[in-house]
Amino acid sequence: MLKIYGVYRSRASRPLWLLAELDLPFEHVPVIQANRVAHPHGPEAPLNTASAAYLAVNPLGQIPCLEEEGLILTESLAITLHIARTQGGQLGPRSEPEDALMVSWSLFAATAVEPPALEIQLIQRSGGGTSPEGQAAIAIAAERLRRPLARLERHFAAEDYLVGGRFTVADLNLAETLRYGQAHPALLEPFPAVAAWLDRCQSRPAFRLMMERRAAEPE
Ligand SMILES: N[C@@H](CCC(=O)N[C@@H](CS)C(=O)NCC(=O)O)C(=O)O
Repeated sequence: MLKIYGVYRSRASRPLWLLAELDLPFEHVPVIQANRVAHPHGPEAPLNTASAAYLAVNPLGQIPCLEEEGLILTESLAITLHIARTQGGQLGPRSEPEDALMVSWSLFAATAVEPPALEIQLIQRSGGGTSPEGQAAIAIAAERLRRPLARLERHFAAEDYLVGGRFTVADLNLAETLRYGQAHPALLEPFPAVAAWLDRCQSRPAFRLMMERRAAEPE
């Protein structure tokens, strides 16, 4: 059976959201980030990214990780693309061009969107958003997102979703990277079509279920 390693409060949210969309059976191993554990090597420590048992599965020591019939796959977006291709139904590609577009949008999410969006979330989480330095750093990250968001705004002014006129793994991958940027509510104000698309994605029952399970985990 397909196995996913990683707590909901991590990039494992991406495959876990997709699996909820598809209602697929899987085994969940809630490996937690070592930096969230007081003594990651202590005898009482939960299974974490520095545990020898986890490093034997993923020597990189990061979550998420998928294990399926001898295949070990890391990189959250590669995991979701793999699940979508093999068991994704309408959420996966229906043709080679669709597959190419889903990979392209996922790489766009990982390279153009995730780094500045994550920067915003990290600053806000550390409480830095109220200091002048923090606000300046957020403004720089928001500026780095301006061109990718403008590109998306043009797309969503004409289309409801990224590929094939339907919600797919490409939307899920992009939505979960852009979610970090929502820590700065003004970010999407100049991009109403992007905001409406993100709302469509986040209104889905499977997203809400994933977020409920995430909220149920200790902070
Ligand atoms: N590019 C990777 C990043 C994975 C990653 O950084 N995971 C974090 C949690 S979201 C992690 O494992 N941190 C704990 C650690 O590095 O020990 C992906 O998308 O899967």
